[in-house]
Amino acid sequence: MSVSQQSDKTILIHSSGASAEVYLLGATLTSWKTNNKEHIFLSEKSLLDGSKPIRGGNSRFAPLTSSVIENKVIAKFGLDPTMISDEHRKLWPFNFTLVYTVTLTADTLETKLHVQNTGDKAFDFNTLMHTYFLVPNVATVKVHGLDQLGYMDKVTQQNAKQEGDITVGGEVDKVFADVANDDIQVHFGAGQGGVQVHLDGVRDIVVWNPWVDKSVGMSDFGDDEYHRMICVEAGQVARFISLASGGSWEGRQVLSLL
Ligand SMILES: O=P(O)(O)OC[C@H]1O[C@@H](O)[C@H](O)[C@@H](O)[C@@H]1O
Repeated sequence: MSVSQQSDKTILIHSSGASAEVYLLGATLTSWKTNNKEHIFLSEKSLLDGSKPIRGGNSRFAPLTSSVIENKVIAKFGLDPTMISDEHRKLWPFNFTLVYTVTLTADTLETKLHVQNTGDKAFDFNTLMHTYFLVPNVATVKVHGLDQLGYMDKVTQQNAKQEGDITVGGEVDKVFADVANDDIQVHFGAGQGGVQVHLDGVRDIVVWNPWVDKSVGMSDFGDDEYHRMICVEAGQVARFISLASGGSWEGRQVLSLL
């Protein structure tokens, strides 16, 4: 069990063989493997050199602490105002600390955000963990746990109600607010397993697949890669989280295999 630090990324290794990799750029999780099987989609066109966000944030986080406790491998990453550009400081002039904790066990991966308002002014923020799952074929994927819930359809710009599981046969960009379910399952297709997203402290879910035209329009995403991914993103985006001076907020997701 170990956490090793390279110049641009942190690697977590569990005694079971499970592993995870987090780039400091945006504290972006780029790999989660169990039994040598990858579960995170990373575009072959992703730029990992800092010239562009890795489809995530564009600030470089600092590695904070790492530890191995019982069956868990834990790495923490931090961001504060001294680490963001003057340009971004002007847009968002508040004092805060953000600690992102990645915890790997033999069969789960937890990502947790802790935000503290360290300034004297209140601020509002949104957050979304954009998890890109690697899937064998998006045509057979079913996202379960959102049936009968209302969502904002960003493709049609209309509010709609989900009927049954979500399937993908075109561009999908659905924003579900205040999901009561703590668990959303992504089934890959008959006999192909899947992944469960457990929510704690976050209530909104975005399901996204760019399909053909959007894929072609993204320079850091291959034209055909939409077949092999689906984003199921946990966070708080429908409403702002308000933090008074001295206040703090925590939200996490736990991924496990089905
Ligand atoms: O490119 P990113 O930052 O990973 O975002 C991808 C998608 O993420 C989703 O959350 C949005 O609803 C989409 O509109 C967006 O395109």
